[in-house]
Amino acid sequence: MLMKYEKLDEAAIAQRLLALPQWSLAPGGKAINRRFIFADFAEAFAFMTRSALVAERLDHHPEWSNVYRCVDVTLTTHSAEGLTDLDFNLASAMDRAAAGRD
Ligand SMILES: C[C@H](O)[C@H](O)[C@H]1CNC2=NC(N)=NC(=O)C2=N1
Repeated sequence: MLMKYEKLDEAAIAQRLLALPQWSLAPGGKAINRRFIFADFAEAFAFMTRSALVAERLDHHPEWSNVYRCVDVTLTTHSAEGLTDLDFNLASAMDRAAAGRD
């Protein structure tokens, strides 16, 4: 089956991470993580709402948790069992969704 988004190799992942300095590669190299910290719970939840709309548009969804003003995000492509451009596209969009608020 032709896959639109192919699993990225180590070099491609390293290259994409250069543009996303606040994201880290998870141990094992199959996911990226970022912690977003906002002024308060309302800002954190507003960010999650904006991100949820982007995730639906991309049909690509974060693994995340929220405690008070902190949102921990993990991105991976389950169908590829690793990282694809979808993860980096969603990471960029989440950075934009948080810009000026985190
Ligand atoms: C059917 C639907 O397109 C798939 O389940 C999508 C939905 N969102 C997804 N999100 C993520 N992060 N990985 C996936 O493989 C994935 N698959």
